[in-house]
Amino acid sequence: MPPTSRKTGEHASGCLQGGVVGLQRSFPLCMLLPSSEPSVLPVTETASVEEVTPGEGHQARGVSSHREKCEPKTDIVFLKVHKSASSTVMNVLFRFGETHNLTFAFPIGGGNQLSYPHHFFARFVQGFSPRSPQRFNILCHHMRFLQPEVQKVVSSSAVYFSILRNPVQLMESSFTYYKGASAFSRARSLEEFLSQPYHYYNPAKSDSHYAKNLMTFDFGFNPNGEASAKRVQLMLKAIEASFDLLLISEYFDESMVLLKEILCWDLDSVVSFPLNIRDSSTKSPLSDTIVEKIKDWNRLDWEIYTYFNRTFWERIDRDIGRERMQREVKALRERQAELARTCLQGTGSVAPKDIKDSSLQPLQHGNAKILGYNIKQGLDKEMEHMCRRLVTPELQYSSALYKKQFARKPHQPVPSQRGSALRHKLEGTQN
Ligand SMILES: Nc1ncnc2c1ncn2[C@@H]1O[C@H](COP(=O)(O)OS(=O)(=O)O)[C@@H](OP(=O)(O)O)[C@H]1O
Repeated sequence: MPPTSRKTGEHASGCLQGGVVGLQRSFPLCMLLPSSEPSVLPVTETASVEEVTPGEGHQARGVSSHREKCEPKTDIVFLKVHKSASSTVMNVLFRFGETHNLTFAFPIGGGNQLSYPHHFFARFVQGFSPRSPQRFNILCHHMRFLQPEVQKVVSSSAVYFSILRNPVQLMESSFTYYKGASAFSRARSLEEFLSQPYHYYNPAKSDSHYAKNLMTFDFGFNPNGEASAKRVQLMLKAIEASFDLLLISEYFDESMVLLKEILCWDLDSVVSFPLNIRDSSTKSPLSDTIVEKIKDWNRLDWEIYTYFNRTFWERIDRDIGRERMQREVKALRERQAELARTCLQGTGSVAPKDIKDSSLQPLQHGNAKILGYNIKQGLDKEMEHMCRRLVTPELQYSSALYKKQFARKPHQPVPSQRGSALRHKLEGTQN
């Protein structure tokens, strides 16, 4: 069943309500219908894809398959699963949040992770207080998911989504990026690790999750649990109960089209350049035998991935259709190519040593060589800002947004055109 299977009953309003195993929140999900929550963004008449011209406009507009009114969603939880293109998705959320003056649930002190690898607690969020709980628009930093705590910092109508990656490529990426982790540091290669994993892997170590079922771990489950049919079913149902949408990094562009559909955003809001990508010199080819060993070793991740890969396409068939999806993906790619021509020096990503602006230097980690971008010289101010944001690595962007959100500006009036709910949230965080 698709990720929306928790929609087990239909309301008089036409909304479908959830209710399955492990359900931690229960509210109608009418994602393409107007929300009852006040919003900063205007209710927009949605357009068909034929009206989405590549290169058109930079404002958020609702674009949906249905000629219905839909309101851009501004309350979002993104589970940033490791090594799954999550930094690229985070950049999309950062840009949308910045453009629309939304608040982020930042890690305390402006760190980069919400006390990962511990399960998430609301108290890890800067500005959260149990005595005067406040809600943030977007929660998207690395965390180990725990929904009852997440619910304390976001609106009950928040859209929950995440992104998954084939565990084979994910582990190959993780092995290189987390080469310093205890399980990997003594193994000369992934082959060597997989030849006798328990020689290297000790589940009791605090960083062992990087080496086995990393997605399962990030979703909050035990990565060392037995992969029995019953356990797998419970896990899949629990994920379905909590998440509105599971994206697939192998189909990144299709994922972005689906995302903007669910969030009622326009195409320009989901454009991106791939971030946190490795130079091919630090990628290892994998033999068929190794591929099978990785699948076996990460059985729980494999079950999650194969299940939600299937439901991803079922969702596309149900909500968008393959033909429209193809047209939208084409439009998205054209827009991204146009942005690359406008923004970037050269044709794309460059090695870290060739990045001229040090503020655009991505974090280098483990044995991975992480690529970055150079922006064209001579762009006008507005364009330069837009291009810079597209290629600003996660740590620098997060830190800039944190400073903005928590800047002491006692005399700065909150713009009157913002919705009152949003104004309240912003006032609460600017302390
Ligand atoms: N748009 C797009 N499409 C497909 N794949 C993409 C995309 N953007 C980033 N990537 C790949 O995602 C890997 C980095 O994942 P994360 O950003 O989640 O890593 S991290 O956990 O935040 O460090 C990293 O994988 P590896 O290169 O294999 O390491 C990136 O290449």
